[in-house]
Amino acid sequence: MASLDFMKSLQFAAQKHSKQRRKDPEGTPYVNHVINVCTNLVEAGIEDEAVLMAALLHDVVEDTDTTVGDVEQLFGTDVASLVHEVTDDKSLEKAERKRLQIVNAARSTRRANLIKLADKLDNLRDLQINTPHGWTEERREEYFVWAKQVVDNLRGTNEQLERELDEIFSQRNLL
Ligand SMILES: Nc1nc2c(ncn2[C@@H]2O[C@H](COP(=O)(O)OP(=O)(O)O)[C@@H](OP(=O)(O)OP(=O)(O)O)[C@H]2O)c(=O)[nH]1
Ligand SMILES: [Mn+2]
Repeated sequence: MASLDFMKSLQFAAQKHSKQRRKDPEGTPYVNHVINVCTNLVEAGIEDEAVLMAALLHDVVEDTDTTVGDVEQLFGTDVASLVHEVTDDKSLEKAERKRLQIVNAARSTRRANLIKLADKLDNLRDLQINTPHGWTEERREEYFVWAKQVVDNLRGTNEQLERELDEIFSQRNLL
């Protein structure tokens, strides 16, 4: 059964992302993405509740007014440090952020890496179907190539997630 802590993290993510939409043509509510990331982890057999809660909260610091301190107060240090690990520093240039994701993939904790794999899996599944609003075909192609570099540094984390990602990469002739 879902715990109250788990439901509170879903409720918090839904509130914080309530005015945000994905960049797909339908403008899917942003919260659908974080639910998909969490579902990817459950499907891969992950039962670690802090990891599942951090998956639901993985974009609240990066993309809303929430701080890591807020997450810590509400959900504790374990969840907050996982969210911190999967949060890009938005004060950096985009190219630097992209480079750091590749570098940091190799040195973050296994639990944070699970969330990173599940996040990439959802974004790539989406990119297989849609070109996000405002993206060129080239930018879409580049995302697959960059995501493969990130995922290559996350290998050995979870067989099922990596297998599903590899199916996508092989369809794109990147394997
Ligand atoms: N595929 C896809 N992505 C969308 C969509 N709407 C929003 N995004 C978000 O866009 C980000 C990927 O686009 P980028 O060009 O790398 O980043 P940007 O948003 O900062 O410009 C992802 O952020 P992220 O979750 O932080 O992931 P990542 O950048 O760490 O991979 C993804 O969640 C959509 O409809 N499809
Ligand atoms: Mn995400």
